[in-house]
Amino acid sequence: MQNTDTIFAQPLNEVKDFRFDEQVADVFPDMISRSVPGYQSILNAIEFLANRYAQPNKRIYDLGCSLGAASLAAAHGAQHENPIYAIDNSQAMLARCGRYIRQFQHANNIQLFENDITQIEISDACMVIMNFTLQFVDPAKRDAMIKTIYNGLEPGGVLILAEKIRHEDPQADELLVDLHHDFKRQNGYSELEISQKRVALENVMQLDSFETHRKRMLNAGFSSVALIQQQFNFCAMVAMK
Ligand SMILES: C[S@@+](CC[C@H](N)C(=O)[O-])C[C@H]1O[C@@H](n2cnc3c(N)ncnc32)[C@H](O)[C@@H]1O
Ligand SMILES: O=C(O)C(=O)C[C@]1(C(=O)O)C=C[C@@H](O)C=C1
Repeated sequence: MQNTDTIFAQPLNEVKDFRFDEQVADVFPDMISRSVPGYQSILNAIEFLANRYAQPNKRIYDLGCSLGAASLAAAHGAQHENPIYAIDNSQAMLARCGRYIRQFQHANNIQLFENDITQIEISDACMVIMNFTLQFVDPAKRDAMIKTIYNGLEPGGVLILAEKIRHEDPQADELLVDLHHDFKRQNGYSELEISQKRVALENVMQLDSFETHRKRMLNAGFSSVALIQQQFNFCAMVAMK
């Protein structure tokens, strides 16, 4: 059964910085599906892309795997029983991820690692997935993170990067943010929940624009970047080596 996210439903004396702790991990499927427009269709796209880009005997990495939804999508799409390295630094998430993925076919291909993704080595990869994770990485470490991914990919490999973005034009940004809040309201979040979560995320989730992401990936060496989906201020990109 899926637990409902009520983390920000009551007035808090002090809104602490958002963390992927037990409380968040317990409600995560409900939280992410009610908070991220287009989340399910990005998972579908990951399945299609795995089908297209998984190369025999090459690895798939899922960086910031949470409960393993993107790993499972990749496992379903990939044709070659590719090893999938699912990595997260939240112990609370990984413990639940292990229990959750076991229920599905192809879960045997998925190995879990508790690590800081800015510290890992990447090699022999045909596909790297960052599904709403780079936004939580210190901005000063993002260039190096993308370069590490590029270096670890085989020729013909891809990075799938989904992110909440900011628009460079303030008027356009305001519209995208407002539409996202409409989406949250429609999914049952109150004004209090929306505003307290916004405060909680302020220091821990620093957003880049699409242009910044694109330039960063091209500077790292990727030959081409495609925007495959955007709904309000949430988008998915594919960078090709
Ligand atoms: C929004 S969630 C990702 C959702 C998930 N990819 C999915 O498709 O359902 C972000 C995840 O990134 C993890 N994370 C954030 N920074 C990290 C880091 N430096 N190293 C490893 N994991 C990190 C968090 O613990 C959290 O589980
Ligand atoms: O921007 C928001 O309000 C969000 O809730 C977004 C977001 C995300 O993009 O990862 C933030 C934290 C949770 O992991 C789920 C969704």
